[in-house]
Amino acid sequence: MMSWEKPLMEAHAKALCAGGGDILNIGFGMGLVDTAIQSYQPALHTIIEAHPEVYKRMISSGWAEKPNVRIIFSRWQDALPSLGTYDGIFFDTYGEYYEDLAEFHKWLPQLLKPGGIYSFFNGLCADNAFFHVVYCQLVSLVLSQMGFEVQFIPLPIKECLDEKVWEGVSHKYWQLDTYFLPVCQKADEN
Ligand SMILES: C[S@@+](CC[C@H](N)C(=O)[O-])C[C@H]1O[C@@H](n2cnc3c(N)ncnc32)[C@H](O)[C@@H]1O
Repeated sequence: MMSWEKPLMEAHAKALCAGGGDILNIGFGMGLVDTAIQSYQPALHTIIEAHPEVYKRMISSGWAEKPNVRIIFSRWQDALPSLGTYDGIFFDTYGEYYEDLAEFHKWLPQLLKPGGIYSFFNGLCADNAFFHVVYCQLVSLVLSQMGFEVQFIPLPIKECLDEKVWEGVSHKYWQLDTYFLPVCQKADEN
């Protein structure tokens, strides 16, 4: 997670927290999205994080003491049986693969409340514009077939990404000028 991603995380949090309620975030990382989620004062803010060092940092920086925060120190795959239902869900376990994201999507219908919003960090093939579009379409198709209304909101990011950002970074994992922020809404039952 790099600093240019902070405004993207804030945009994700805004989309997720639009309806208030209970929010689930998977993957704490630098806590950028969680910090933004907290600014919307969700009723309950559940965070799943698997890495011991990241978990240690969450504890030492006081996340466990926040009254509306519940931390689950676990891989999301193992935490699934202990989860409830949520008004907003964010998934960002960058480092895992598309297959993991696709596996998580199978659980969404039981994790998301009717009318709830799901989003994920959209780094799908972000080093190749052609394959990025293909993957976005694939995800859109799969989630639409599950009854979600899927939108990708274009956010221009070219200006945040001059060459200096990548100095000392071995793999320039982002090559696109636009970030397509996924907003997936589960149909309301009414
Ligand atoms: C890119 S970071 C998330 C960044 C975060 N969105 C932010 O705003 O700072 C990915 C995080 O997911 C965690 N993670 C990776 N695989 C996981 C898994 N299977 N279950 C839970 N957490 C996982 C990593 O330890 C890491 O902290």
